[in-house]
Amino acid sequence: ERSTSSFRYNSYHTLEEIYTWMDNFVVEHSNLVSKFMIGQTFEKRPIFVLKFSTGNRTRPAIWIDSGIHAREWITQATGVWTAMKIATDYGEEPVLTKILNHMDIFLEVVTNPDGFAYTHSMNHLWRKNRAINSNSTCKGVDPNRNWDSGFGGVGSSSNPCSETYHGPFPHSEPEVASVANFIQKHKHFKVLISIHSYSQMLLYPCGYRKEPTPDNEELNSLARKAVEALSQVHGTEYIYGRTISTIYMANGITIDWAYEHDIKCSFSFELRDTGIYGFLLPASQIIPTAEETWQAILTITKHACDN
Ligand SMILES: O=C(O)[C@H](Cc1ccccc1)CC(O)(O)C[N+](=O)[O-]
Ligand SMILES: [Zn+2]
Repeated sequence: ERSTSSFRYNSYHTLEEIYTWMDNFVVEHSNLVSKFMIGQTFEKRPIFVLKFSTGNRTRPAIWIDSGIHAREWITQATGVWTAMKIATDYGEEPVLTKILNHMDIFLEVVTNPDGFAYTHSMNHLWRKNRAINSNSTCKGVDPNRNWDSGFGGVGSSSNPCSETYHGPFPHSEPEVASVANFIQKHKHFKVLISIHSYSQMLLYPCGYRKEPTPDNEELNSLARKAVEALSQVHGTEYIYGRTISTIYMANGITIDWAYEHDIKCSFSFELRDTGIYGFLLPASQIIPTAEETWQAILTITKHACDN
C-alpha cells in the first residue's frame, strides 16, 4: 500500500495494516503529523505514537490512547479514524484549529500491539498483553491494572491466570512503562483520554477509592457536557461518573495514575455497545462510533484549552 486513499476506515484491520496506514498517513500529512517510537513490547514489537503539532517547542498537550485491551477492536479503529479526522479538520474546523494552535495532541492507536496481534492470530477475545509470567503457565498482565496508582488492592488480581492480573509490580510491563515514562518526561500534559469498550460510559477518577477527587464537580459537569455532545450525533446514550461508582472498583488504572500525576482532565471512554455485540461490534458501526466519540473528545479538550 502506498497511500491511505484506499484504506477502509469502515473496516477492522490487522496490526500490519494499521502500521502501514500509519506510515502513509505521516507522509501525507508531514506538515502536521510525526510518528515516533516510545518503546518496545514484551515480544519486541515497536510501540508507536502519532504527534500532531503546529508549533516547534514543547506546548501543553493532550494524550489519547486506544487499544490498551487488545480485543476492544472498536477502539483501535476509532483511533485510526480520529487521526484522519484531526488531519482533515485542522485549518477547517474552528474548535480543533484553535486547540492545535495552542496544544499538541499525542495519539497512541495500538497501545497493546502483542495482544492485538494475538487477537487476530489466535484468540479474538484476548485482553491482556502477552508477557510470560514467572511460576505460571498463564500468560499476560492486564495493562489497565499495572499502573502505579492504588496498585494491587481490591479491584485487580494477583493470579497470573486472571483477566485483571496486575503484574509483579507497578509499571512492570513495557507497554505501560513506555507511556508513563514519556508522560512524566514531557511534563505538560493537561488531558488524558484512555479509550476502552464496551458499555457506553464516560469514566473519571477514582477507581480504587470511594472518596471523590477535589475536582469532582468540574469533572462531573465536563463529563455531562461531553456525553451530551456525543448523543447529539447519532442519539447514543452514555452514562458517566466516577469509575468506582459507575462501573466497578479497579486499581492500577491509567486515568487514576494520570490524575495523580497532575493531569486533571483524565477520562476513560467505554465505547459502543451495551452488550448486544460487545467486543464483536460490527464494522458498520466503526464510523458512527468514531464520529460521536470525536464530539465528546472535542468537548473535553476545548474545556482544557480554555481553562
Ligand atoms: O475493566 C476495565 O479495565 C474496563 C473498565 C475500566 C475502564 C477504565 C478505567 C477503569 C475500569 C472494562 C473493559 O473495558 O476492560 C471491558 N472489559 O471488562 O473487558
Ligand atoms: Zn478495556
